[in-house]
Amino acid sequence: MNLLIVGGAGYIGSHMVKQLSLEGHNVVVLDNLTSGFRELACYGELVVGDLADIVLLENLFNQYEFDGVMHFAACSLVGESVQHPSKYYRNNVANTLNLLDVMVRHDVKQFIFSSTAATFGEPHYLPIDEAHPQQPINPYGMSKLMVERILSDYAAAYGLNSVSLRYFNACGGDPGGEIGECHDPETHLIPIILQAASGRREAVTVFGRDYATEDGTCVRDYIHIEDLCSAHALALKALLNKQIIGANAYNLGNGAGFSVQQVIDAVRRVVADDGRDIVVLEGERRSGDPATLVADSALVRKVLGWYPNFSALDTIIRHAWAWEKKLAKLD
Ligand SMILES: NC(=O)c1ccc[n+]([C@@H]2O[C@H](COP(=O)([O-])OP(=O)(O)OC[C@H]3O[C@@H](n4cnc5c(N)ncnc54)[C@H](O)[C@@H]3O)[C@@H](O)[C@H]2O)c1
Ligand SMILES: O=c1ccn([C@@H]2O[C@H](COP(=O)(O)OP(=O)(O)O[C@H]3O[C@H](CO)[C@H](O)[C@H](O)[C@H]3O)[C@@H](O)[C@H]2O)c(=O)[nH]1
Repeated sequence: MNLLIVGGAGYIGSHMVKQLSLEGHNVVVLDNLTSGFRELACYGELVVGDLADIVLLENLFNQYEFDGVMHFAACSLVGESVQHPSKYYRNNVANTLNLLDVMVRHDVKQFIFSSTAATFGEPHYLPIDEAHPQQPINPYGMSKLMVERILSDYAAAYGLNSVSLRYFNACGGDPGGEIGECHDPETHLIPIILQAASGRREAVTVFGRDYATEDGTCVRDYIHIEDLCSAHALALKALLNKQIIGANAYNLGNGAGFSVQQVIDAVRRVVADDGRDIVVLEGERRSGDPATLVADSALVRKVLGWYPNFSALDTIIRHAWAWEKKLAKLD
């Protein structure tokens, strides 16, 4: 198949591109490299360009007969979205519209979208299933919810079939160690703790120990990037063989919650032989952090037959550690 992967030089997109390329698909990556890296785009054909460039999009769709599109490109820093909502609505909504409209014009009908747990806002109950109210509390979450709504309207009006996957906490890296998580600045917990273990960072700060959780630190649902990517592959297959049509949205997590302290303890276990002592500092709560976010992924399991192969936290961390050692040149 000919597939367009937008944002394929980023963390999640690059793992998807590798998985699809190894399965034998012909993959074109469109990425403006604002938060992605040329080095991560080591599979497929990389086109450096921006979703804002409609002429470029038209040319790409004229050049290739795409069977489907996966859209990972976005700005995704929650705090920044509160400071600069314009940037978020422009890139995450307006630029996505450019892509959807060119797809409609070229009659490409299969679309997979990176949505987020942030579309739910503060949880009303746990675990969070698809029936949970979607009330985002920041422009990042709202921008993703707006695209979900647009996809419903595009399904009804233009027959565009889509799957929005609402990721909880994506983490881990390629089990082969070739690629892994890279963000600058890095804000995610696991790579930050690992950087403290490799010496690329002095310490990790725990953002609050006074939450209503067992040990007082926030609980999250950490899903291995390979499992996340396999859900995309299944979703694409289901769209292509018309097993599902219209606009669909599924929550995607491991279904188990781990606290910040449990993650730190797990990293200490994994790096015991070759990491430094991890210095842990105590900090204030980070604004907008719910105490607990855990997904109910029963629907995606039922509809797509998806199941996680790498659900153990230590495995997730082992793969991320292999990548961090590479970045820190410890190997
Ligand atoms: N990482 C997570 O835990 C997580 C959780 C929920 C949802 N998501 C969503 O998943 C997607 C991928 O996340 P990630 O962590 O891989 O992010 P990332 O920043 O590593 O990747 C995004 C990629 O999109 C590219 N990009 C951004 N705007 C573009 C544009 N206008 N034109 C072309 N390319 C553009 C960037 O250069 C980058 O390579 C995002 O949409 C994000 O909102 C991520
Ligand atoms: O240095 C750090 C970094 C994080 N944390 C804590 O660790 C947990 C996980 O934080 P991350 O930043 O790794 O992940 P989030 O749960 O905040 O964010 C994830 O979920 C969001 C939805 O709520 C968005 O989708 C976002 O893109 C995705 O990474 C949070 O409780 C956070 O407070 C720390 O204590 N110290």
